[in-house]
Amino acid sequence: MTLAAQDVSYAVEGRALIDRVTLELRPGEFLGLVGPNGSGKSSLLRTLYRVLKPQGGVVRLDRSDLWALPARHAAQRLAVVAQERMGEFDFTVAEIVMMGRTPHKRDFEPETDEDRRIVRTSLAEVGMAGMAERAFMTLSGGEKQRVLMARALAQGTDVLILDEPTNHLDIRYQLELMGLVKRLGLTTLAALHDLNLAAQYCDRLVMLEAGKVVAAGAPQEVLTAERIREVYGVDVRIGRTASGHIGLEFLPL
Ligand SMILES: Nc1ncnc2c1ncn2[C@@H]1O[C@H](COP(=O)(O)OP(=O)(O)OP(=O)(O)O)[C@@H](O)[C@H]1O
Repeated sequence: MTLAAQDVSYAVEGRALIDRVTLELRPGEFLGLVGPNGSGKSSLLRTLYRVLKPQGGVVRLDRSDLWALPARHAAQRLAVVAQERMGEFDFTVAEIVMMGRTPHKRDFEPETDEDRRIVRTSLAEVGMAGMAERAFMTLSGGEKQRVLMARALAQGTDVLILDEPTNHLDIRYQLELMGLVKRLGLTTLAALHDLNLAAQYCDRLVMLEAGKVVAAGAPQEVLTAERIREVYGVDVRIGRTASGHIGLEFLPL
């Protein structure tokens, strides 16, 4: 076990956004969180990266209660690429990625050659090596997304949480990012909208509907035509791709 939610609930004004969700990330797996708009994916992820404190249940990082750990300890183990942006940053790309090193440093400890090397390799991993001195504010949405991924990599954690990481990315960078996550072999939980991409890259999927887990398992177990009709209200034909994954063809409404 690495990161796990057990019976996690969160409600606003009596309405459950997350309703007794239990899931467990196995070491080294790429777990995809799917579900329609408003099903609670981001809310659940927020309880797992310490933004939304669960009102019920517990989140564990290994054996510890994640919410009882000092923030710095949690950040040494768990990195996030979130949907929420802290406004626009007036920093260079390299400065943003260097922020990923903060949990590993004492207050005001200067950056080292090793930190700079990690920043360079993290930027290279996401295809942004030539952009280190650019102002973050001037980047496109997809470039920003890749820089935030580089910051998460620079954090050097063994657990990654990604909220719609392929948002803003063109098809090439969607494939690169999913391939990178797979190649790194970190324990990763990602909220994903593209069910074909999820089926192609994820080891397992968890599907949410109205804050509840309605299915969990291998992509072909979770993504059945019947369930997609029930949960998304969409008809789909499911076949096999040449590479052996399931492929979904959605039918017009
Ligand atoms: N702070 C809040 N107060 C009230 N309702 C909220 C709050 N945060 C989220 N919600 C509601 O909770 C539900 C779940 O939202 P959430 O963003 O977690 O879903 P999601 O599955 O990530 O959706 P999407 O796919 O559209 O990003 C939505 O109906 C949303 O409007």
